[in-house]
Amino acid sequence: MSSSRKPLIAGNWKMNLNHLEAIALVQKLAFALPAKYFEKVDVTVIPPFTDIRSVQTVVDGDKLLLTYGAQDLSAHDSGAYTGEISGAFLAKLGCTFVVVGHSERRTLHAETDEVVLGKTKAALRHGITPIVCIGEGLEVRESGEHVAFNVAQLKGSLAGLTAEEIGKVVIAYEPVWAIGTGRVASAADAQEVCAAVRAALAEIADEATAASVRILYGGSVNSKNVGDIVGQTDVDGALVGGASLKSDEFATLSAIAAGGPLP
Ligand SMILES: O=C(CO)COP(=O)(O)O
Repeated sequence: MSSSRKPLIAGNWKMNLNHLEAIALVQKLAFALPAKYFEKVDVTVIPPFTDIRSVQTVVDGDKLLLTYGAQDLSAHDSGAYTGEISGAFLAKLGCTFVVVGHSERRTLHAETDEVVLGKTKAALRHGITPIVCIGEGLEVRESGEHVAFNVAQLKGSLAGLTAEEIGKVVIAYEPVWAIGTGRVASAADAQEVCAAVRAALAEIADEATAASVRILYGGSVNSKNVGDIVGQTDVDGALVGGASLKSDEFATLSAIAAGGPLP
């Protein structure tokens, strides 16, 4: 983490919690996290689509300092795309972020870098910050090719974007072998790839842009390991799955990223 970049803790709920459970969790989370921490950390929740309107109502109604986003969006803005969700709809609902290219979508829905790029552009068109995910599988990690793999995935997912556009994205490095497995990458492993990502951003954009982009780590992050991970120079926060489904755990983890304990 560098002092020039505010850490971001994003809770990706995946396909968990209905809209009523979402309201309860957001209220508990906001209650647990003192307002002063939001000066030091951005905290966002990423619920399923069907929860977003309810989350918006709570956040707006109670003037909460946390933000929210979506887990995916269409590369298209409108039209005959049954089942897809437009970035325009997400913008209308006040989404700050949208996750793009999560490994579960790359794997289960065969999303290529080209598809991810289309979605990243759609998010930018609608003024939503894309959290562009990259990450290697176990075989790549064991072959020692993980840095090259992630840099290639990054370049493919951002191909042709201007430096200004790149300055508006968040990158999330999530090694697939660490997702939901309890097998967290070491802080040094996270730093190695995040530093390489930043160097690649400098190459495809410029140094100043690369220095400003937030790069998150994701994969079995919890309140016990988050301090070490966000303590790394090039790691600016975390994309959290399982540990974001419990308000106490997620509040504790967010407070640690802000540099302090819960009261
Ligand atoms: O995929 C993740 C967040 O997007 C990580 O999930 P876990 O924190 O459950 O490993």
